[in-house]
Amino acid sequence: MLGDLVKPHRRTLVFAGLLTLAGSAGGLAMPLFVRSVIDRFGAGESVLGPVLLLSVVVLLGASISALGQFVLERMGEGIVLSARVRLVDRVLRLRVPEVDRLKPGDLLSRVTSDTTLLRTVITDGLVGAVGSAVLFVGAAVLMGVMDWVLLVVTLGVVAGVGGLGSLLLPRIRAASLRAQEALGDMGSALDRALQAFRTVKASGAEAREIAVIEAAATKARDRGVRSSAYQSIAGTTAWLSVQLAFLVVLAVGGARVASGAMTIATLIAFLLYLFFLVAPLGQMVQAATQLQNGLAALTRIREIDALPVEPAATQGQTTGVPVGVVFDDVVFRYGDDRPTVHHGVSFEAPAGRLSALVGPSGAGKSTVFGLVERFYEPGSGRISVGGTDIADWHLPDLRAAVGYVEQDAPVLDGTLRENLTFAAPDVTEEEIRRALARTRLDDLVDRLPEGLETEVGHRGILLSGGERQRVAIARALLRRPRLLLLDEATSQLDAVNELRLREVIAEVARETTVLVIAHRLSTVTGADRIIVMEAGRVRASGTHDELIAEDDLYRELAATQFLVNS
Ligand SMILES: Nc1ncnc2c1ncn2[C@@H]1O[C@H](COP(=O)(O)OP(=O)(O)OP(=O)(O)O)[C@@H](O)[C@H]1O
Repeated sequence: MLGDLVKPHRRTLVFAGLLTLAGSAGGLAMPLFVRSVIDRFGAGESVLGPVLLLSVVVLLGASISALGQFVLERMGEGIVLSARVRLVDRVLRLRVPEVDRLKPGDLLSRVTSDTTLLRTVITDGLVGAVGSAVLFVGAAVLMGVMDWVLLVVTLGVVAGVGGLGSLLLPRIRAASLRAQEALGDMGSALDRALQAFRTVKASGAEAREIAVIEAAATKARDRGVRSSAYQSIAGTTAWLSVQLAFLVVLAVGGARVASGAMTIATLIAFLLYLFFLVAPLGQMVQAATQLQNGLAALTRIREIDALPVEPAATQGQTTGVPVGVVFDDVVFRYGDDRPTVHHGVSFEAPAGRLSALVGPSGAGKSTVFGLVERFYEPGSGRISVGGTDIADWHLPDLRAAVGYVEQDAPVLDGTLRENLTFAAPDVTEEEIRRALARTRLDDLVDRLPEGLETEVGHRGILLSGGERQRVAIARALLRRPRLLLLDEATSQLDAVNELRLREVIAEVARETTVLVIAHRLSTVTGADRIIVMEAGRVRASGTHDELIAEDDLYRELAATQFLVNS
């Protein structure tokens, strides 16, 4: 995948490599000039010319190197941008079960922290690797031209020590991967505490949550330290190999000078080149270790890349007549290691009517909605919407036809207008006005200082529970759904809000099919059909009066909610 990311930029890479090569030429020429200066000294000639020339060459070389560096860094930023864009695109198209499993905090850390690590790797690692490889090869070639025997000796020593150091690379990668995983855990822990911020405070659990996050952070530190330890050992081997090579070259070269196989000026120039190798070699080791970190980050990014995603969704309003839903012997569980939630659920919510799902908590009512929206796939049985199996619907069309009002947090951070037009950005002012009137929100908008442009706060916190719910209904309605799924909030609404909700549901049911999960029977006693669920099965269905007469559980629910005398 690193290859995939770099591939579109290979021309830039070659261009930057050439610039670096040209830039390094100045530096590389220095020992040769030194040799000629020493030779001139020996011959008693003036050295002013070579020194001036050298100054110009070095200055020019430095400018070209800087340009090459910039080109590479810019390419690195470009690569990181495409990695981020691609990752975000994947994350938002993931299927619901994957996101249930992965935890938002960990996903967040992959998009932010792992791509940032990738950036360091590409800008430092790749940039360093290209520059230093050019310098290294250049120096080696010139050394070979001067004295190939000494070059072989040098490379032998460097390769021997470097080879030992490279044994550490897999350990660096493993340690880095674990450090990034710990960061992901820290993200998840922080996310958990922030999601339930009020509960954390009300429970006086701040210290405990801080301790959990701190533990994850400490783990990340420990693993980071371990990776650093390996990295510093690997870094030292580069330095050590050059020192050793220096001693060996001094001994072998000294012998060759003594035997007349080379001049002393050449030996000095050669030794200078040797020190030229220190910087690129160190940088190459640094790049190799960085690359291990980058590969760890890539592993985590690639995990997301490998997950299945959904087809691109469509936005905007739908057209078409109201459609009904039929569940036929649906069996479902949330995962292979989870208990069965639906044990053969069958019911029908007829088109154009108001139907309600009622039953004790945990009966599997909200799961029905998750299945209709195809957030999850049933194990067996058939679900059809508008007479067509939902598996045969094009998923974006299905989602466009079905309006869904979630139970929790159905409002997003942003203005009221953004929330209303979230699913259908092109609606007209007139349509917004009508939707507000139908959801009894027109008073609210009139009261708000900035009307539709008022910010509703994180999760719509500046609105009351009833208002949030009606905003969510208005949003769903603006898309003109052919079927509206409404998961009524469990929180107790006050009498005024409850009455409004009842009016709104009755009004919406006049224009489309409505299936509502009701926690308060009072909101649905007038429904055309009430479906009573218990422990993953449908035990009865009918009108309020029929169920009062026939179903014990319904009668009990009604009795506890003071709707009839038991
Ligand atoms: N995303 C999920 N992953 C795993 N299990 C889940 C998930 N959502 C719900 N469940 C489990 O499925 C069962 C049925 O949940 P569901 O939300 O459908 O019930 P419900 O009838 O809507 O309850 P309530 O009235 O309390 O909202 C519960 O035992 C719940 O723990």
